[in-house]
Parts: sequence; structure tokens; C-alpha cells
Amino acid sequence: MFLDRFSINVLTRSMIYAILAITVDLLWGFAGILTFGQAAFFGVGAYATAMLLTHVGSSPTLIGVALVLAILVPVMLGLIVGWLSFYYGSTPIYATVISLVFPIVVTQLIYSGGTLTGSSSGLVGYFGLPLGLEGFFRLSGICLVIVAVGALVFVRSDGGRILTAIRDNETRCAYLGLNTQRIKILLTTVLAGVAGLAGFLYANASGVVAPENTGFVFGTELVVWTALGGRGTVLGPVLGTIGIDYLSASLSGELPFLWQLVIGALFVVMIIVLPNGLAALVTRLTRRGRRHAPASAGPELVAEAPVHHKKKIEGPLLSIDRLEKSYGSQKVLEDITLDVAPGELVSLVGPNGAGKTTMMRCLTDGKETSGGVIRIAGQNIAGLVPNQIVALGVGRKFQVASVFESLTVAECLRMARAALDAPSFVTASDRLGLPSAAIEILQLTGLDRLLSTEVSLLSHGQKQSLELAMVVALEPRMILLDEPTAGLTKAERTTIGTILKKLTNELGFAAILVEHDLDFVRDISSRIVVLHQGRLVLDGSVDEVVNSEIVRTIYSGGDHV
Ligand SMILES: Nc1ncnc2c1ncn2[C@@H]1O[C@H](COP(=O)(O)OP(=O)(O)OP(=O)(O)O)[C@@H](O)[C@H]1O
Repeated sequence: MFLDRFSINVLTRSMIYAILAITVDLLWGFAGILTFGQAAFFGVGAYATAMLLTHVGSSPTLIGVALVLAILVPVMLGLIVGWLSFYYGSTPIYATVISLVFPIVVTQLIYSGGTLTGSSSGLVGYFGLPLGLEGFFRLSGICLVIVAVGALVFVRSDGGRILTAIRDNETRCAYLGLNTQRIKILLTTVLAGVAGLAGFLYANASGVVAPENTGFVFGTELVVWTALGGRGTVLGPVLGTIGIDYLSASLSGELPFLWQLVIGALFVVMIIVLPNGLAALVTRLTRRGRRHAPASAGPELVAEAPVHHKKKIEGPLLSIDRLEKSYGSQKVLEDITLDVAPGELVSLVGPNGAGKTTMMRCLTDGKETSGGVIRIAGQNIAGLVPNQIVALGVGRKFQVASVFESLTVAECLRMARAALDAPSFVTASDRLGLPSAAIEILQLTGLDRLLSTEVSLLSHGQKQSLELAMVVALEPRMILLDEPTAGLTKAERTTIGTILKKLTNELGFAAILVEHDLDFVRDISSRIVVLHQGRLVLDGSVDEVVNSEIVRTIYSGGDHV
């Protein structure tokens, strides 16, 4: 009713770009994957449409085929790019480099495509959807609203919180049994399809496609718009993209020689004044308001019957046979042989550098060992990755509490159940089902009253207890704990000790505890194993070990070997 033709034209384009910026934000803002490659998926969708309509012809059926191709081809490329970026062992910087290389490759293919792709001139003059200027404006607006609402519903759902969990602490996700590689590949693939849909809209609305639509310069612009609008908020990239694209288009007409300088200066001011973007400022203000408001009670805690590991195991739960680990020529673990049965609480003690943490790592990652065999519940774990070992019934608590800082206590606990109890990707549940042992830990430590509190606001001791509750929520058969009492008060230590005794004596969990506090170890262990210089030097009852000459010599700094 009130926009002129110029504004309708520019805003149509801006809204299509905003759809693309939402995909960048889901990847970067929510899942922490910095990507410059969304422009390439967009370009592939746009070129698939334009090439089909130019070379095959235009009809309602062919436009339908173009739509399918514009989504399907980017989806297939997304699967390949996702796999290349997130195979096991790849690093975040590697994924970002792939996202830079991919648009360069696509752009070069378009340049060398001759008449098929129109080379540097692009493709123009094909007949797409028969909608006028206003028709495309409305269609783009409707698509943007659908994508934005879909993204909002997803990121606020229980399943959508997995993206934030991956961004916060991917290692913890893997040790909760989640296959983070697969989740990231799936996300890349689906968002490549959405970018392709935006490409289809663009090719129809603008009537022209050019190599610049696929390049990493455009990919970088999308990242900048997302950052300025507000990373990690769905509203931010929409505001940032529409605002800056519209402003750039207006200024380029009115100030042809100055507009880039004005936009550049605006970028600098925005980054200094609002480093987290415009929408993040709004979120911070609303969150501050919420902090002063009385905290909501959070979801209702419900005791769930165990769904996991009902089968009885014959023989020891953990069996280590001549385990070895070397870093280059340095042997860190040598000839370790040890069995642990259900219900045992075995403490692993030894001076600094004895190899205790390394041994914990070998028990939870089948690619860590250099020799020997480790069996858990009878299965050789050689070559298995952490999430596969978690599925065998192993829960690991790290030395420094490994939780998700931007999630609430309840959301962290829900993450711990995600591998067993698939969460909804549409809704956020108001009940939280946990094994009764995990609920008991929450009640003993008072965390049951803090379910809706953000983890970054918890004390060190509360985070340690939360991590223990998360590990127990996995329904493991065996828990590995690396110095769970480090930095805790006397009262907190006693609580953790009580919990561990209950888990092993009454509930039949096996536990391996790495600990320096010998008084704590003496109070709760059923057996103590002493490591020294990578070798197992003693394995016996609490009395045998505490009164042994070897232990006294090692702890007084002597060398018995
Ligand atoms: N990634 C690595 N590369 C090379 N050497 C390593 C690596 N990780 C550990 N080490 C070495 O392995 C040895 C055992 O280390 P580890 O952390 O397992 O000991 P620890 O008994 O847990 O000690 P602390 O009680 O201090 O935690 C040390 O000599 C350490 O320097």
C-alpha cells in the first residue's frame, strides 16, 4: 500500500537473502559451525532453476521440476560437503576451510560452463513463475515467515537445544552418547535444501542469475549480516539482512561514490557498540528482566523405569588385558591388566603423571590405545568412538565439570537422555523423565529446585553434581570419575561420597574413581589400584593398599622400582 516499486524490488531480494541468513545462523549462531558455503547452495539452487528454464523450456510442470531440482541438488551436495567437513576427527577450522573452498569451486564451474551456465554473464531472459512485482514480494515474504517461524519452533524445541549443546561442548555431547558428526551432517544437508529453495525464489523473482550469487564474497556478506543482526537469534539475521541490504541498495543510488564508505563506517561502529548484534541486545535486556523475576519451577521431574541394559552380564563388566599407551616414544601406560565387577568401587590412585587420566581416556575412546585389549560387557572396544562406548553402558565424569553453560539444568539433563529418549523437534516438554538414581542426586544436592536456572549461574560444586546426575541419567553400568571432589567443600565431598556409595553398594553400578584425596578414597572404595610411572604396582583391598610400604614410598616421593 505504501512502498514504491524500487523498495518492493529491493525488499523482495532482501527477504530472500534473509531466508539464507537464517540458515547461516542455525549453523553458526546455534550450532557453532562458521560457514561461508551457504551462498554456494543458494547459487546451485538458482542455477538449477535458470538452466532448466533456459535450456529445456518453461511450463508449469517444468517450473515444478525446477523447484524439485533446486532443492534436491543442493541437498545432495550438502550431504557430500557435510561428510567432508564433519567426518570423525575433523577440526572446526577444517570445516570452515571446506566452506570457503566449496563456493570457489562452484563459481569456477559456472565460469567454465560456457553457454550452459552463461559463464561470466550468467543467465537471463528465461520465463519463470508468472507473478508480478507484488506477487514475488508476497511470495518471498510468506516463505520468509514460514522459514523464520519453522526455525524458531525448532530452536526452542527439546531437540533443537542439541544445536546449542554441540556449540557449548561437543565433547560432552559425544560422551552423552550423541553422534554429533551425524547431527552436523544432517543439519548441513537440510539447510542446503532451504538455501536451494531461496535460490529458486531468487532466480524467479530477479529473472537473472550470475556467478556472484554463488561466491564466497556473498557467503561472507551473509556471515557479516548475521553477526550484525545478532548471532544465535532467529530475528537477528532477518533484521540484519533486510536492514543492511536495503540500506546498501538505497545508498548506492543516492551516494554512488560514498555508500560503501558509509556502510563500512556503520559496520565498525556496530561492532564496537554492539559486538553481539542488534537482536542480542534485545535478548540481553529481556533476559536481565527475567533474572530479576522469580525463577519458574521448570519441568516436572518424573521417575522413569530403566530402558537400557536389562541383560545380565556373564563375567567381569570391565576387563583390561595388557593395556599399553604411548605418545611417540614415550610409554605412558604399560602392561595394565585389571578386571572390575558390577557393584565395585575401584579407586585409581598414584602421583601426578602416573597415567590415571590417560587410562580413563583409553576406557572411553577405542582409538586411544596403543596395545592390549579392553572389553566392556564382553565387547572389545578397539576402534569404537566415545558415543558407541557410551551405548555399551559407560558414563564418564570429567575432571573439570563438563556441562552446557548456556542451557538450563533441566535442558542439560534432557540432553543426557537424548540418545535413549528421542526428543521432539517441535515442542518443549514440561516433564522430565529421569532414572530415580539421578533424581536422588538432584534432591540431595538441591539441584531439583534449580531446574530452570542457567548452568553458567551455578557454583563449581553444583556443576560437578549436575554432571554426575547427567552421567547417571544415561543409565550406565559403569561410571568413570576423574577427581570428582576437586575444589569442593567438605560438605560437598561428603554428599558426593554418599551418592557414590549408594550407586555402587545398593544399585550395582561399577565405578572407577581417580582421586588424590586418600581419606576420601579410604572411606568409600571397595578396592584400590595404584598406578606409578604407567604401571599397575598394586591392586588390593583398602587396608592392604593403605598400609603398604610401596604406597608410602611412592607418596613420599621415592621410587620403588
Ligand atoms: N597428549 C599427550 N601427549 C603427550 N604426552 C601426554 C599427553 N597426555 C598425557 N601425556 C603424558 O602422559 C603422562 C601421564 O599423564 P596423565 O594426565 O594420564 O597423568 P595423571 O596420572 O592423570 O596425572 P594427574 O594426577 O596430574 O592428572 C604424563 O607424563 C603426561 O605428560
